[in-house]
Amino acid sequence: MGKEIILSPSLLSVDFAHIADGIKELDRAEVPALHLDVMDGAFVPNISFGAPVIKCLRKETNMIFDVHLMVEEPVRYIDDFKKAGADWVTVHAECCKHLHRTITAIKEAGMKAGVALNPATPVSVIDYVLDEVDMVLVMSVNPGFGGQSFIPSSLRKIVEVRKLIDERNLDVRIEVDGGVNLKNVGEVIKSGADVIVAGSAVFNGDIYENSTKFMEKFRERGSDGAER
Ligand SMILES: O=C(CO)[C@@H](O)[C@H](O)COP(=O)(O)O
Ligand SMILES: [Co+2]
Repeated sequence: MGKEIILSPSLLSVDFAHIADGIKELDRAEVPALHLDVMDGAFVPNISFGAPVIKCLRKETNMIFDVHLMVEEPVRYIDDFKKAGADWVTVHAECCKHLHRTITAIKEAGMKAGVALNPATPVSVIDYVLDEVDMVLVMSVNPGFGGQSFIPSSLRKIVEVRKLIDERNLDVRIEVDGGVNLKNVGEVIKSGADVIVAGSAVFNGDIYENSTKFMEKFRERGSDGAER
């Protein structure tokens, strides 16, 4: 029996003039996690928000704070995100000169550590750190923006990561991020993902209704053969 599937809506697609209202809707729907995309304008073309904003949001909800750092050399900011209230911190393998050291620093700070892979990055890059991480984030779009289309080859990558995790009998989650919607989420779960990020698919429209539909789909997953 697989793990419970977690919905982690990406706040990047919220109406930033009404962030607290958006978070209230997610809480009302009992969404377990909130995906927070931190972008530095260097690794990715976009600039979003950082630890000071996350610290303010921490007062609004008890949801798991799932922080996705799209930042060069993120090891410089681990303590800032810990102090801001992050629970999970995911760094890009492409951003770390010393990936193992960065993962160790996240765990020593008392947070769960994730490693993210861009669509063009092979799974082999994480071979020697897989035993150290709590989560692998498979990017299913090129990072930087919400609202992009899911890249189909990501499914093959999810299957590959799942195989490695299961072969080694590891307790590692697979998060999938980018272009996930109610139509393709079944396939994403079937491939082996157990943390689902959805930005535009949750925040474009009725936030409560959209997130509830995702979570209902997760509960039904046994009936479509997607349960692992
Ligand atoms: O990390 C990123 C983009 O870089 C994501 O978290 C997106 O913000 C997800 O948004 P959708 O693709 O679901 O609209
Ligand atoms: Co993200």
